[in-house]
Amino acid sequence: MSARRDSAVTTATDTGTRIDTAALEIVDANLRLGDGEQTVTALDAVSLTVRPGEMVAVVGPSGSGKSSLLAVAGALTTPDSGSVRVGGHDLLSMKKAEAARFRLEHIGFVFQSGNLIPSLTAADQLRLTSHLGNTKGRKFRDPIALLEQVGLGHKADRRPDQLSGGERQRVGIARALMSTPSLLLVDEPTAALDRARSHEIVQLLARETRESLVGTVMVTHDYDVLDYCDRVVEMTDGRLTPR
Ligand SMILES: Nc1ncnc2c1ncn2[C@@H]1O[C@H](COP(=O)(O)OP(=O)(O)OP(=O)(O)O)[C@@H](O)[C@H]1O
Repeated sequence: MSARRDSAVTTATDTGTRIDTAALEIVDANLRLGDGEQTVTALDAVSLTVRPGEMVAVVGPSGSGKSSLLAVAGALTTPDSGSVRVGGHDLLSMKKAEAARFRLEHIGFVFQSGNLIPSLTAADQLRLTSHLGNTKGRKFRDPIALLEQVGLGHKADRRPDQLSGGERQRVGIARALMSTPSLLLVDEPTAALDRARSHEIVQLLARETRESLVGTVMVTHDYDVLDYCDRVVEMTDGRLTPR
C-alpha cells in the first residue's frame, strides 16, 4: 500500500513515525445513487479535508447526503468520480479485500447506539477488534487501559444490557479507537441520549480526537453539541458548504 503525502500537517503513521498527512482528504467526489431515471445526486462535487486532531461536524437536512459522505470516507461506497485518501492512502485504488483490511486497521466507526454485540463484555468487544485485525504485527491498544481512558475501567466485565446508553456509547468509542485509526467516522452519537449524556459523549469524542491525533467526522442533528467541534460543515442536496 503506498502512502501519498499531500497536506502539510503532522500525524502518526503505523510505525509511530510522524509524517505530513491529512487524516481525510476528499477531493471533488460525485456520487449518484439509484437506477435509471430514479437516480439522485447524493454527493455533488464534495471536497473535505480533515486534519489529525481535528473534529468536524456535518449537519444538514434528512436526505442531504450525510450518510453518503460517511460511506465514501469509510471505503464502504465508491464515488463515481473524485478522490478519497485516508491517512495518505488512496482508497479508490484498493481492491475490495484490501479496502476491508484497511477499514479495520485505519478507520474507526461509531454508530448511534454503540452497536455492541449483546453477549460480549465491554472488554471483549474491544478484544474482538484486535483479534480480527491482528495481522502483520500491527499493534492494537490495550483494551482495559482504553476503557479506563473513557471512564469505564470498573465496568470492563459488563455486557451491553448491564450498561447505560451513555456507557454503551463510551464502549463503542473505545472500540473504534482500538486500532489507533487515522480517521474516526461518527454517525449521530447522541441520538439515543439525554442532553447531559450527549454533552459528555461529544466532549469525550473531542478529547479523544485531540489526544489520539485522529481526524473525526461527526454527522449530527444535535445543534447543541456543535461548540465542541473545531469546524461545522453543512450538506444541502449533496453539496457541502462551511457553516
Ligand atoms: N441505495 C440507495 N439507492 C437510491 N437512493 C439512495 C440510496 N441511499 C440513499 N439514497 C438517496 O440519496 C440521498 C442521500 O441520502 P443519505 O442517506 O446520504 O442522506 P442523509 O443526509 O444521511 O439522510 P438522513 O439524515 O435521513 O440519514 C437521498 O436522496 C436518499 O434518498
